[in-house]
Amino acid sequence: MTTKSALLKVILLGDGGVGKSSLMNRYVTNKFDSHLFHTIGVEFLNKELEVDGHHVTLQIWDTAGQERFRSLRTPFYRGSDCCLLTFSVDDGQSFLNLNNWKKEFTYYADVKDPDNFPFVVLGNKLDVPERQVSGEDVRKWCRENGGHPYFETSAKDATNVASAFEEAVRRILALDDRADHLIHTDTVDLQRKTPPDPTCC
Ligand SMILES: Nc1nc2c(ncn2[C@@H]2O[C@H](COP(=O)(O)OP(=O)(O)OP(=O)(O)O)[C@@H](O)[C@H]2O)c(=O)[nH]1
Ligand SMILES: [Mg+2]
Repeated sequence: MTTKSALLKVILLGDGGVGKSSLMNRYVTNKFDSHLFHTIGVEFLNKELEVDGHHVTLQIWDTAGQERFRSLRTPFYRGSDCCLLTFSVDDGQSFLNLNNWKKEFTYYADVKDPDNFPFVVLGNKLDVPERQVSGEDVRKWCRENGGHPYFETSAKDATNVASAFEEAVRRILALDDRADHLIHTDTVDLQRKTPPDPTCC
C-alpha cells in the first residue's frame, strides 16, 4: 500500500450538453442542477479517493463541448493521464462523434502511444426513457477501438458515476505498474565490478 497521494489528471470530453459538467459535479459535490449553463473553456475540481489501497488526488478537467470553444479547450489536453469520452444515450450523434473526440484528444494531448492510452467511455443520461444508442453498439465500438471500458451513467440519479471515475484511476495505476516494471528491469547495476577501460583517460 502506498502512502503518498498521486495527482492524476483526467479529462472529460464529448459534445455540448451530454452531461460532462453534471458528471463532475455529481461526483465531487454530489449535486445535480437540471438547468446548468454550457461550459466556456475549461474548469477543474479535485477529489481525493482511495482505490485498491492507493490514495490519489483526482484532478478532473471539464471541457466545453461546443465547437465554438474548441480553441479554448484544446490547450488543456496535454498531461492528461486518462480521457473520459462522454456521450448521451438519448443522442445518437453524440455517440457517433466519439471518433472525432478521440482524434482531437490524441492530437492535442500529443499522445505518443494511442493504443495503450487509457480511455474510458461514458454513456450518460441513462435515466432518460427515450434512448437512441444501444449498449451493444457502444460495446462493439469500444472493442473495435482499443478495448475501452464502458459505463452507462446518470448524473441525475448518480448511477455508476463513482464507478466510472474509479475505473479511470484503476486504468492509470495499471499503466504505472507496467512502467515501474519496465524501469526496474532496465536499470544499470552500479555495483557491478568491471575491469577499467584501458583506452579511457
Ligand atoms: N436527465 C438527465 N439530464 C442530465 C444528466 N446529466 C446532465 N443532464 C442535463 O443535461 C444538460 C446539459 O448538461 P451539462 O452537464 O451542462 O452538459 P455538458 O456536457 O457539460 O455541456 P457543455 O458544457 O456545453 O459541453 C443540463 O440541463 C443537465 O441538467 C443526466 O444524467 N440525466
Ligand atoms: Mg459543461
